[in-house]
Amino acid sequence: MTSGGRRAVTVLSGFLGSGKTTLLRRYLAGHGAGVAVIINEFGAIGVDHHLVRMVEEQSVLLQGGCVCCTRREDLVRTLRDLLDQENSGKLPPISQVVIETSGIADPVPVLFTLGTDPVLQHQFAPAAVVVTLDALNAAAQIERQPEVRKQIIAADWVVVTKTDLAPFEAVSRCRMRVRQLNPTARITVSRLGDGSDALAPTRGAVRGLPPEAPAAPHSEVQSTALGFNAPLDWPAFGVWLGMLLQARGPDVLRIKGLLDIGDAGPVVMNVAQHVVHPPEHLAAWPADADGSYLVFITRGIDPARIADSLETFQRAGGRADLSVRELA
Ligand SMILES: Nc1nc2c(ncn2[C@@H]2O[C@H](COP(=O)(O)OP(=O)(O)OP(=O)(O)O)[C@@H](O)[C@H]2O)c(=O)[nH]1
Repeated sequence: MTSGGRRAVTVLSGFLGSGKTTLLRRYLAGHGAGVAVIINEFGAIGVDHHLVRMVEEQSVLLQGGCVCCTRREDLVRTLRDLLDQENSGKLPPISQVVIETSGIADPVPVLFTLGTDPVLQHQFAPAAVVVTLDALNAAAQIERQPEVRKQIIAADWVVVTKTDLAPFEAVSRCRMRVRQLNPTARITVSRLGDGSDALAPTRGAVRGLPPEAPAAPHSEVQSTALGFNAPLDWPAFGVWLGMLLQARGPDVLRIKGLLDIGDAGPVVMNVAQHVVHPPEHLAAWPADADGSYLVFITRGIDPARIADSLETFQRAGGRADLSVRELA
């Protein structure tokens, strides 16, 4: 469960054969109770677990929407069915749902579905997108498979698998390439399913600033972390975010962070492409949080302009003393 009482949803993605099921099996062996698992039917290897649901991917592209505005009807049905069964006592209480996508699926429609369904958005909260990446094949897959690049960009946590088989240099190259595509993702190296704690619903996505260095100089994608000297004006922030997404939506790949808006606890922000998840208001600051911040992963947008325009909006919204700075 998240602090807001919703069931945490972890999306497990990764190319065909990259080790999703191996990681999931290892996780369930240690954390099985209360974890429901949804797996795409096609090609999935069974996981021995009483809360597993197999689904056939059924996507509906919403009118006028781009690919990430696709509603996964299969997930809506399956998640609502899980809730019904839990409520009627046919299933034990569910604390977490892990959705293992098919190897070529884009994780963003899963997040879109969770954030836009009127029932699901109150019952489930996205915790993290975890992506497995096969160290042996990563270079070629990243080069040739757009799905793999999309998965890495959407990831909060990349688990580099098969490191027992791949030479050390291949693992290093793999980490570097992930860093270029997604400077804020956490990276874990794994062999035979270890590192499965990446699936734990600890809100690893937004708890703190990423532990590793950001943006390599020639990265096509840029990341910037912004810090603030004072609480933000929440309505002004909403207007600014709406305008940013309206103007540059396709180039805003990810926004995540914890915002001080003057309440006792912060607001958790989570935007995947232009899918804005309902902000979660926490009752208190997490013990390991280090102040208010926002991380932006963007393509072709000057980070200084993001900071300037946000500061201008905040000042216009009544926060005359607010300053926005880029964190190192
Ligand atoms: N040596 C080694 N083998 C691994 C590792 N991770 C996964 N494998 C093997 O790789 C193969 C594919 O792993 P799966 O866990 O089924 O991969 P998947 O991503 O679930 O595959 P699909 O569902 O087909 O997309 C299996 O034979 C695993 O045993 C690893 O870290 N080391």
